[in-house]
Amino acid sequence: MIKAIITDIEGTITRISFVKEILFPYAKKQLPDFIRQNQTQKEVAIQINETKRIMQNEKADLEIDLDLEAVIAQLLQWIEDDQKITPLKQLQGLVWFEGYSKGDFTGHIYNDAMEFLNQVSNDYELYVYSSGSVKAQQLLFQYSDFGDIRPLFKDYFDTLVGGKKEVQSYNNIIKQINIAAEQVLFLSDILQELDAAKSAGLQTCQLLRDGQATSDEHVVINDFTEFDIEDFK
Ligand SMILES: CSCCC(=O)C(=O)COP(=O)(O)O
Ligand SMILES: [Mg+2]
Repeated sequence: MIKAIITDIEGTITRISFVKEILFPYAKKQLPDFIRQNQTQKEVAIQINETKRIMQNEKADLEIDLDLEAVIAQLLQWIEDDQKITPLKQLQGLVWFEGYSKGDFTGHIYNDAMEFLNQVSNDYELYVYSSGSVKAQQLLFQYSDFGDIRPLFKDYFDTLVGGKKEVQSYNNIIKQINIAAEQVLFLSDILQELDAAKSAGLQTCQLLRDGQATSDEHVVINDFTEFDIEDFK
């Protein structure tokens, strides 16, 4: 019997184009000056150092110039390539705060997803697991199209527990929420994330909103109007 539901954000409850056409371009535009101006702030300095560490590991055999502008160039390239790399995701969360709080945009939530979240939050513990940082997740929910929906969620997880395509990440979440894996349902649009969750023993449901790759290993729905809790053991 399902006791908890963990939802992905982009492609599952939020439109992919909101992330790719609004959030990412905003971060791309604002990130360089944000980093230059806040490089000594603790939260920012940690992510700059982490970016340098990854750059050094990736290019161990090359002499690379790791000044601040090289770090910024790397972060912009990661945005371009939609890399889910922790220091980038943490910095994006800090940058998006300004856009949300100034009212430049609100967090997109599908109507059917909003109805679903309202319904299931009465009967199940609701969690979030996204590649967006916990800060970015909470901003999207605080400034959502439906107002502040943060109270619906019990807790939030990001790539600090591990990447979403890795089985160990789901083991880590299960350990933290202290509910048996088979009693937890994971929702996502991405097949490899669902495969990893299933390998960790979670039940799975794929949202096929944008023609993603799919398989018959998971329950598949086009939107939450097709969701039926009876489909899960
Ligand atoms: C939730 S913050 C914006 C989305 C984002 O940066 C991202 O990488 C979304 O990935 P997801 O794991 O939610 O598909
Ligand atoms: Mg997704």
